[in-house]
Amino acid sequence: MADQLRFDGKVVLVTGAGGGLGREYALEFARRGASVVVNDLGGDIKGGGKSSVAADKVVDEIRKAGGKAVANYDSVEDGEKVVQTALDHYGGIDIVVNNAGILRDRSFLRTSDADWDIVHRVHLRGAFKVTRAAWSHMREKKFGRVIMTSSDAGIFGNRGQANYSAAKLGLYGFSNTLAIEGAKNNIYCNTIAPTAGSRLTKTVMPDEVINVLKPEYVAPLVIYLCHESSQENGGLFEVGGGYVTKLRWQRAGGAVVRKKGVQMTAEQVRDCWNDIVDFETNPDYPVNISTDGAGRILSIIDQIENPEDPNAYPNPGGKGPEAAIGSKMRIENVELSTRDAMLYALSIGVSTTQENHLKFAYENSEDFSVIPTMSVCLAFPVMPGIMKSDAVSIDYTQLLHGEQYTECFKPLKSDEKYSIEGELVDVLDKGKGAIFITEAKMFDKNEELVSLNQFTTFVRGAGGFGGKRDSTVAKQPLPTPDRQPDAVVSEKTSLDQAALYRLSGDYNPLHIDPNFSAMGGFEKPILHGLCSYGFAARAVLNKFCNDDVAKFKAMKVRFSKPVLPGQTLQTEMWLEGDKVHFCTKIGETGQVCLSNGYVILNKDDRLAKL
Ligand SMILES: CCCCCCC[C@@H](O)CC(=O)SCCNC(=O)CCNC(=O)[C@H](O)C(C)(C)COP(=O)(O)OP(=O)(O)OC[C@H]1O[C@@H](n2cnc3c(N)ncnc32)[C@H](O)[C@@H]1OP(=O)(O)O
Repeated sequence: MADQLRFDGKVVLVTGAGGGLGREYALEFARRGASVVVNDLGGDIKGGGKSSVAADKVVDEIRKAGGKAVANYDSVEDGEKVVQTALDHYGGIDIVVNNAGILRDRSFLRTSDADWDIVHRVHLRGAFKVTRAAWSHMREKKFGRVIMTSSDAGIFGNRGQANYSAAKLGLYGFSNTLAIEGAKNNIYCNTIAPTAGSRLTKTVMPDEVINVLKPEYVAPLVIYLCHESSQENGGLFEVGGGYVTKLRWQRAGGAVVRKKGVQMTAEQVRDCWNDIVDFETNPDYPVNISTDGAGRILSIIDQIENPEDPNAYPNPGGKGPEAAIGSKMRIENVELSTRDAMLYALSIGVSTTQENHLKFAYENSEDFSVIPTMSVCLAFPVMPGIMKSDAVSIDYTQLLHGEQYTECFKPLKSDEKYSIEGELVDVLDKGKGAIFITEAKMFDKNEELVSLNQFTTFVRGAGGFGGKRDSTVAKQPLPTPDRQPDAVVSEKTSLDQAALYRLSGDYNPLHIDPNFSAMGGFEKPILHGLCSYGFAARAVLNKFCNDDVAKFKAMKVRFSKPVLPGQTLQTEMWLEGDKVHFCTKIGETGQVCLSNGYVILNKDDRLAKL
């Protein structure tokens, strides 16, 4: 068959494959060219006993038909050993079908701790152990397909199966998160709730029903979901007897019970009950924790607090993230200590190995100066403040610094207090991402403007809300000249550069916590955009301002590629009129990490003399 879904070269692990559904999956994958690990502990359906017979029989069957298979007899609770069999025999693992399971059906009152625990251990913990052992191998290959086996008993509940229902719906929750975490690496995870005749269902279904619920009516769905051509991810499917259907959540229109300034009571909940359970008037189909979960609640809170807003709930669907444009916050008494100024200087590469270091790193230096881009650190806290408020909901693992603009109106002075006024000035929809532009003005104690910063934040995956693509308020980066640079500065960052820079105020775990950066799709924590920004600012200051901070008027750049701590930043600069155009490359890879940058030099004598 020309268009057959083939699995040649793929390694498939099916747990509980000694009979029933698992056996059928194993046979079908092998028929389609896969190398199959047939895992079965050979126990009874209650989790007792152990034998190699069941798995061996299936392996024989596959091999006799010309297929490739190997047996594994470990419990799924020993997930590493199960996966090791795939690695030892076939050198990798591409697909995991979590199918193994047992039953300990009892009425709830008679369910013992042991009944509860063993069912959870085999279904939920077993799937966790096996999938975790396979995960890093799939990530490396940037391919993986995982199936979780849930059950109608979990989705709807079933008498006598409290332990089993809880574990089975747990697998769906587990799959939902794996679907999110795996997507970047082309690892897709789906959940099936099969109805089929098997050792487990034989105990609860009559023979005539079992006979028409053949495993071969379930396997085709599993085969399709596991094929590289399938883009389905995070789905939940009922399948049985030849019928396949996808399930989703539906949420009732609900009711805003609370009113601004009034205590919320149980009686109000009672009085709103018909709306709370009304699926007819204004239902929706939530899929995403940020936009449909916490984000929606935040938008409703906004409506409660601002009842005059024309986009009032219950029509939050009409309200995109643009609704937050204009959100403001002000922070008073932000101190710029001399110590912080020196720490900032060190964190953007000032070093005692440089001639000019005393000016920025020694408080007793007669021309002690604060590097002008340090205003980004003082202004930074308004950004999360504003982006958290109102209708904006953000998946922080997907957030990257996109661009930065800094304009200086007066040189920064240490041991001074400033106030910062932030405003969300624009939100853009770039399809694959959303962009939030925050402006932060910094004032001194006389309320005179000292600096203006424009932070552009790119949130991957948050686009597609139907917003505008371009901004009229954003400062635009400018192309660099097409000629040899007038100056080049190359500096190697330290392996601890991000660990150091974060002490200047951006504590985003993306830059230090490997678990967090992995969730963002990075192999290691990446360097702060604003740290590279500081390196580039220093390069221009040094080459074109003679390290005189008063000559530095404004700077703009786009962060176009992530930088890893330890990499070299090579800044190429071109002087054109009052502008120094620049771009920064990663020395080790040649990739441009800061693109279309420029610094405007100050020709204003008034500022230079301040
Ligand atoms: C609430 C707390 C707030 C805290 C904020 C800051 C916290 C910090 O701790 C975070 C950081 O420092 S992260 C480190 C620094 N930043 C980076 O490393 C990002 C590097 N850039 C990228 O990876 C890609 O540009 C990427 C991934 C951003 C985009 O690349 P692609 O997805 O390939 O996009 P592409 O197809 O090239 O373009 C799509 C549209 O988006 C515009 N665009 C691209 N890069 C942009 C960027 N960096 N900034 C702004 N816009 C950008 C493109 O122009 C395009 O738009 P259009 O089609 O309309 O022209």
